[in-house]
Amino acid sequence: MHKIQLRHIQQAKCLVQLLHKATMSSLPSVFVTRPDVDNSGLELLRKSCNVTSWSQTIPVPRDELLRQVKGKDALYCALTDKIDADVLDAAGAQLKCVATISVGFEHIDVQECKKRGIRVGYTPDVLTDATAELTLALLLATNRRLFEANKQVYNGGWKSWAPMWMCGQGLKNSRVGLYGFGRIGQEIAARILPFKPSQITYTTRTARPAEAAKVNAQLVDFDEMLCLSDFIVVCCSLTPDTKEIFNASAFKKMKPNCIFINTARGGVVDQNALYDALLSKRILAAGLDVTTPEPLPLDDPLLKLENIVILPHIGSADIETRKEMSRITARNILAALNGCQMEAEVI
Ligand SMILES: O=C(O)[C@H](O)CO
Repeated sequence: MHKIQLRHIQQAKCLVQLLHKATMSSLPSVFVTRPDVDNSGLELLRKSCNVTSWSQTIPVPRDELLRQVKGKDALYCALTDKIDADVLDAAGAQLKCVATISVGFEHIDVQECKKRGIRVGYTPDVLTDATAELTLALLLATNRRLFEANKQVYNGGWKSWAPMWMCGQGLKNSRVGLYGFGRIGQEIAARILPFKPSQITYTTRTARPAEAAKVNAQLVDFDEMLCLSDFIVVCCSLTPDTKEIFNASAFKKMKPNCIFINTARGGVVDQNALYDALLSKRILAAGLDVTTPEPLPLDDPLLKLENIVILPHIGSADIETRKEMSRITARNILAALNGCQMEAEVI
């Protein structure tokens, strides 16, 4: 090939590279703190943003988060990341949006974000069914002692069928109290109904008569729920009002056959008080999908109890749900970057 032609081709290549570089550098930049299922949300972001992501399954270490967020226009985070003023400072004044792949957002200092004009996105609704389903699974595993019974099959404890062996407490004719009656609480109630409880009650700040009528639930105050329920299911969000609301005094009011289920947040429970209540058989059993801290240390006293089922915060862990959570998180970011309405914004 002629020398001049070659030079022209090289110049053209260089120009394309330069243009590409220029376009890339003008794209908004996003830091993603968690890998997602099949890159569902990340693929969406990559179409119009420069995406940097933490690719390990363990949470991004704090110093790495502070380093990576610098200069970014948006942050895609999870409930394992504490997003406070230090992170926002480290990011810089150009940060426009923090979007979490969760319905809970207590890990984000929303006030601080608002003060700085940073929009906050989250993922309600999409995980309601998955979380309600898991709550039922946990409730049934706890009341019918599934894990305890399953162990006996392997450890020689299964000697023969016996009338009273491994008996649990059925939901039928029981009184179920829901603490919290938002989307998830209502779906839990709908799933409990076919088990024929004698009554479903709910305790919230605001009565929801129309929603309650659909599942035949009655509004009761906190004390009444504590004193009369055979099952208490916690499905509220963690706020200063609900922090450790299930404390020693609350457990003292419960019936000795009460089964306590929590798929909301570990922080609503005083865990030492729960431990005492279970050890002393003040209440019958507990099923937890959430604890403080997470993960629960292997030497935590709760792990020594027989009358508890503990799961590692898997309420929303179904594949399609998690993929859609990631896509919503991505769409929230794209909307915020384009100055549009977010699919779900914390306001
Ligand atoms: O807040 C949430 O989204 C759940 O706890 C985890 O999916």
